[in-house]
Parts: sequence; C-alpha cells; structure tokens
Amino acid sequence: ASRKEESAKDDGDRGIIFDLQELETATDFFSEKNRLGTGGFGPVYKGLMTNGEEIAVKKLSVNSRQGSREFTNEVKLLLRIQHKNLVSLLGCCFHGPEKMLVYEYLPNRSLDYFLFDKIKPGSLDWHHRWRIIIGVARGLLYLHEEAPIRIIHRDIKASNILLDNDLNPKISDFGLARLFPGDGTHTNTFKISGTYGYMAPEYALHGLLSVKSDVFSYGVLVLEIVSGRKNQNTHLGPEMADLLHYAWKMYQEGKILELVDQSLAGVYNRDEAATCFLIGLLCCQQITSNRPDMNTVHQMLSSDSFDLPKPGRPGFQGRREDGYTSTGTGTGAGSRSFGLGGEPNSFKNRRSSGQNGLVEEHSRTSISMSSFAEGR
Ligand SMILES: Nc1ncnc2c1ncn2[C@@H]1O[C@H](COP(=O)(O)OP(=O)(O)OP(=O)(O)O)[C@@H](O)[C@H]1O
Repeated sequence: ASRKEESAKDDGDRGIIFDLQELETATDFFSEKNRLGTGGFGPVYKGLMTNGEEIAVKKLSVNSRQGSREFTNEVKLLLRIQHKNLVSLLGCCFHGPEKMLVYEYLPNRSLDYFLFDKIKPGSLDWHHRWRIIIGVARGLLYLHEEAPIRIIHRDIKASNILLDNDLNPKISDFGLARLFPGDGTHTNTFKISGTYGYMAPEYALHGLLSVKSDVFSYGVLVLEIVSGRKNQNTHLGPEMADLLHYAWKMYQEGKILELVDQSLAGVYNRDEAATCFLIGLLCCQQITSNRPDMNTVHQMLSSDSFDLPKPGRPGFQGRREDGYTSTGTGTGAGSRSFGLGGEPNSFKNRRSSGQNGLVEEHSRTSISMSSFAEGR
C-alpha cells in the first residue's frame, strides 16, 4: 500500500514517519544544492526517494513545544486534509528536538516567481491566471468548509501557492499554525500569523481570526494575479505603491481594466478580468461581514449570471512601531487587549464548535494599536 493509504488505515504511525536516514539519503544530507529556499518555518529541501518519488522536506526551525507524540497526532490530522488544490503532506520525521515535514514536490515552484519575476514576463497567460484564481478559491473553500477539520490558513500569499506541471495551483503551508500552539513569544510568530500586505485589518489589529481573514488575503492575491504587481511596491511611487488602494481608486474612476498586467499584451478576457478585480475588492472590504465567504467567491467565479454587489471601502495598511508592518484600520490609539468581540457577522459561517472540538475559530496576536497612529 502507498504511504498515504497506510496512514488512512490508522494503523499506528507506520507509513507517516520517515527515517532521518531515508531523508538524508534523499536530500544528499540536506545539501545546499538541494535547498529550495527558506521560509518563516525554516529551510525546504528537494529530495529523491529510492523509489523515484520526489519530495520536499521542510525542516522546522521554529521551536515547537509539542512532544513527538503530540506532533505526530497533529500530522496525522493534517494528513486527512487532502484536495487537488492543496499540497499533499506525506508525513513527518523527528530526531531529537528536530522536526521535519515531508511534502509532495511541486516542480514549478511558487506563483510569486511567475508573477513578479520579470525575467519571465508574460509566462503566465490569462487562461492559466484565471484557472489559478479559481483553483485557489476551491482549495480555500475546502479548507474552510469541507475538510475534516476547519482550517484557517492565516498566510495566503503568492509564495504559498505552488504550481504543478500543468500550472494547477496548490496551497501550501496550511495547518502549520496548529503545530506551534501557544508559541506566542517566538520571533517567528508573525511569520506564522500572516504576512504584511495580505493580513486582514481586524486580524492584524485585534487578533481576530476568522475565515474572513483568509478571504481578505485571497482578495489581495487575486488583485496581484490580475495586475502582475506586488501588493506593496514602493518603486511605483506613493499613489501606486499600495495595490489595494490603487485598485479601489481605479475602480471608482471606472478605469480598473487599465490595471491588468501589461505583460499580457492585451491578450485576456475582459469580462473575466473585471470579475476578478471586483471579487478582489469585495474580498478586501474593511467590514468583514460584507466580504463574501469562499463558497460565494467560488460561485461568483463559476457562474456567468452571478450579480456581483458593489464593493465597499477596502481595509487599509498601517505600520507597526517595532519594525514589523501589518494592515490596520488606523483608528484609535493606545494599546488594547484583544477580545473576541468584533463585528457580529464576522463568524456568521462558523461551524458548530462541538465538531471533534477541533474547530479553529480565532486566535490572538499582540500588536499595539498605537502602532497605527501613523496610518492614513
Ligand atoms: N512542496 C514543494 N515543492 C517545491 N518547492 C517547494 C515546496 N514547498 C516549498 N517550496 C519552495 O521552498 C521555498 C521555501 O518555502 P516556504 O513555504 O518554506 O517559504 P515561503 O513561502 O517563501 O515563506 P513563508 O514561510 O513565509 O510561507 C519556496 O521558494 C517554495 O517555492
């Protein structure tokens, strides 16, 4: 039986735990030439198993307080999260305090290389961009509403969308926050929690996490995919630097299609591009309850006859005093402890928390409100 089939049988840990030796052989002792990159959780290596299977090994350098049994249990849970638009987790490995996650290997790397690497301008045609936008929506819908446990991703962004041989999108790094419970003091906490420019204001500012924070990040991503611009690009001057607000301005002036990536050389579907911009702006609205859920987003993308509402004002960006930056509403000053209040509809789509007791609803970050005093 394949490794995945074995794990599904729940026959102990066999099949999901890789030997360190096996991974050392596969990655040539984690050699530099096999290092694919280093993210907030640690370095990622390409590996080749003796059976010819290609893998990606993520060495977790963030200190997880979990013991190996607890860690294995979380990994087992995450192994049940399988969808064609998610990177497949194959198993894990631990050796002393060191922990690793083993994933399927995606040869085309991540979406940011295609969108922002100007060495390959226009390498992603409209057809593929449209398919990626739909595929990511599908994967997120699965995480939010269909997976055995609800997963709020927390860090949807272009570098977390990997592409397979046919450029189908697969969301990576889902569920990782589950492996670091209560690690609020670690310096990498903000890598775990989210990335500047993609984080929803209510999450960055109040620590309120809901599926709608992922919706916000998805909206930013959609705007990036259609425009080919990073959400924050200071090279473009003050007006255009903030993609979200520039898109909002262009939309209000009826010029939104001028924002379509020029490297497409005008070869794109105007209706689809306009739909994407609208969906991007709807997802990034300041008022969480007005953002569509991923089910609605998916319907908007799949149906020709969906009447899209007019988007309201987007959430905007602020800067943290301690060197980190994040999105914020810019209102209020002074510090505040983060409660679970918030807007009444923000958790409208919450599933019953009785389900296995595993529903992830919200978490807290600690950002001082005063950091937003300089916000717009
Ligand atoms: N399964 C995989 N197959 C192929 N390449 C991968 C895989 N997983 C990660 N990578 C590559 O490894 C690099 C590091 O990935 P990782 O997800 O750790 O960091 P990141 O997305 O850049 O940052 P962050 O940790 O903030 O999400 C990226 O360049 C990514 O393209």
